[in-house]
Amino acid sequence: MSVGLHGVIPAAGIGSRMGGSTPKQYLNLNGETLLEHSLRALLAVPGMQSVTVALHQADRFAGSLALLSDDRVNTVIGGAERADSVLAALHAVPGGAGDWVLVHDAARPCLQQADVLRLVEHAVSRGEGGILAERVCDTVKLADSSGHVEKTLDRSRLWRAQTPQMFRLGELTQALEAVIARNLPVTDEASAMECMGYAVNLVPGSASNLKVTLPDDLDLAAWYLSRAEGLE
Ligand SMILES: Nc1ccn([C@@H]2O[C@H](COP(=O)(O)OP(=O)(O)OP(=O)(O)O)[C@@H](O)[C@H]2O)c(=O)n1
Ligand SMILES: C[C@](O)(CO)[C@H](O)COP(=O)(O)O
Repeated sequence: MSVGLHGVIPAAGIGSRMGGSTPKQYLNLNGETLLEHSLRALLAVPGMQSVTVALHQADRFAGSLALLSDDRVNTVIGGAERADSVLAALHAVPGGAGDWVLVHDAARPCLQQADVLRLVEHAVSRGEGGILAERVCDTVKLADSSGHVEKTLDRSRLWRAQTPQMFRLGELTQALEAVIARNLPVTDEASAMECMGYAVNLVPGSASNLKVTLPDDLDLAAWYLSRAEGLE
């Protein structure tokens, strides 16, 4: 790859929806933590020069993860919101403004290399950022304030955003700085890029690239990981 390729992993959350005393990124799935699975997936991408991991300021688990000592990995302290953590990591990425950065949730441990490579090829060939995403298969309803259906949305145009989300380092950094400065609530990097008027490509991802959010997600993620290991 002629320009640099870097990773960012937001791993500074507390996993409140998961519950329990251990932040979900440190829960064990098939012998490794969610964070290790996600980090290993990014480090395996050809041409990946660095991965910057945002950790909670009170994190007491990272010191036990040998993979964080990989010479391409550095860590920063994250922030109150995901966007703050991603921005803190972006400021520490050892790359130039024109380099590409892939932001991937620590909470998505089942990322497949074929999906990442599809995203990288798509972005580099078009020179435009993009995200892995999955078409919506269910019928989606927009609720009103009383919990009734306000509208049924046209699902043919609906996608569920995943990660990695891949953009130019300089453009993403400036976009996140702008939305945070304006107190605009963004839940992914693409939202910030959209606010700045950038085109964001939707690249088909796999259903297995789920975000582990609730307790029931753990068994499904473990099954996906076992299936992927069985295919290797
Ligand atoms: N201030 C935050 C909040 C979240 N994250 C990270 O962003 C990813 C996706 O966020 P989410 O699934 O919401 O994780 P949590 O915020 O930990 O979960 P919850 O909302 O249930 O507390 C996770 O890897 C999480 O560690 C982060 O780095 N910094
Ligand atoms: C980035 C993301 O995974 C795309 O679906 C999602 O927005 C993260 O949301 P969370 O509330 O921080 O888990």
